[in-house]
Amino acid sequence: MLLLIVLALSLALIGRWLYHYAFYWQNKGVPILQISSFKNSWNILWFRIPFWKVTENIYWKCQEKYQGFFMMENPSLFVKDLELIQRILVKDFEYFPDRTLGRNPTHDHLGAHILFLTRGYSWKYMRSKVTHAYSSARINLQIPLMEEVAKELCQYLADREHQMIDVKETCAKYSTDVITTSAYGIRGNSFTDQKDNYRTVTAKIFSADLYRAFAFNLHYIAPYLLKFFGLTFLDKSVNKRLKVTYAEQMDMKLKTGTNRNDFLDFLIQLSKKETDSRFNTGHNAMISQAAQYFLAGFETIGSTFCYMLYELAKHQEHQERLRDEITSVMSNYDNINNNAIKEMLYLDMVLKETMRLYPVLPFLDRKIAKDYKIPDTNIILEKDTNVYISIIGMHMDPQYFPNPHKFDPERFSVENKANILPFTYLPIGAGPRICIGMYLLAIMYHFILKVQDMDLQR
Ligand code: HEM
Repeated sequence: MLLLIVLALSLALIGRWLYHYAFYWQNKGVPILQISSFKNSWNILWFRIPFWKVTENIYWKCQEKYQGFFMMENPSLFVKDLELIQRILVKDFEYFPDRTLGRNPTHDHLGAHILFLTRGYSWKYMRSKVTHAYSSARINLQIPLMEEVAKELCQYLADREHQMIDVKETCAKYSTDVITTSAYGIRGNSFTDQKDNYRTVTAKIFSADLYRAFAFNLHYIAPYLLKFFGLTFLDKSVNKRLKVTYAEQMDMKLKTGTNRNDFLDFLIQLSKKETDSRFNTGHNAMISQAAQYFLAGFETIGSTFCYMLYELAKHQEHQERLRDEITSVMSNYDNINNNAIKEMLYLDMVLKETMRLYPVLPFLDRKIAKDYKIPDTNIILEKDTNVYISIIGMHMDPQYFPNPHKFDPERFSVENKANILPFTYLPIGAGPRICIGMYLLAIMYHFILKVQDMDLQR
């Protein structure tokens, strides 16, 4: 008898669960997106299909303004409507303040405080504290540091004249060293053969081995399992190395009073003014902010550059026009500076077009913080629903960018860019959670000046 009751109860529970999944969106009047969320989640989890491909595919499957599906057990909404996108990212931000990624504070002290992952008040507090470190005024102070790395790059290229070089790896070495000096005030030594150079660290950050794929993607797909598996956002050896680097450099700076205008110097100044205990120099939150700077800066700059050089190598006409512009602007200046960069309009167009074709993040995601009624409808999106916006989908949509696969910097000329519809071009996101490192992109300009004398060939 007891067995029968247990069986009946189990069947009832399973039935309720299936009903919930099958009719959740239908009951709300939201069209359903017919994708196998389990198959997609499984493929993403093991890096079988890259995230960008999945989000581009879903973009083309979605035929309505928005459609509902499940990401594992989470109700999720895929949004294409530009008006709603604007509301989610900017106007109604208070309902959509966080990303969907989870954290594992029990096992991952460093990852848990990274700005990209933090939520609610912690995010607001931390973002307001560190924003100035990413401002153009502070980044400009770092130009001499970047100059040193640029010299090493030039020497590296000069030593390999007329040889084939691996551009991807060269860009990664360059961005690693720029970001190491800019974050921690030390040399990354990636252009040398030194065993412990910082390229060995950055190589591990986004390595595609199965374990890392699983750990990284679980933050998106099933964050509640992170604690169970003891997983961290970054590779554990990377966490360790960044903690040691932080401790050694902080110690040295506090003892000697050295100031190189790097990110750690900013943190020291901040902690002197700060009475809040969350900002004392040994705290995990501080270590994480430095790690965040290092991690976010290296991959974004390195990969965007690599793609830009690839497109320039394929399109000699753009390459020549860019080289002419740089030579002409620099004939009026002794050194690279912000004014010179502002005059390089074509360089700006080339970069923008590169970020359209190859956005670093292929999608934006937000988690709903409190029930939200979609304006002019009766649809209520419940707290904790996931929302996804495909950046790559919109960038590749011919209704927004005609002939989308063509590399065409003219799309961003002064006359043409006015025709780009708001919220169709989102390489750095939008709203209060927009990329904080925009001014660091100036580093990129610096780099291209150094490669202007090279003839890029495919
Ligand atoms: C080509 C260069 C870059 C691109 C395309 C890029 C793109 C993005 C995107 C799409 C987001 C999400 C925005 C959103 O959710 O609305 C983001 C966030 C972020 N980026 Fe970047 N990024 C770049 C460079 C950098 C650099 C150089 C840094 C710092 C060193 C940086 C630090 C961050 C941080 C901390 C966030 C999280 C901000 C927050 O949640 O408050 N990024 N970035």
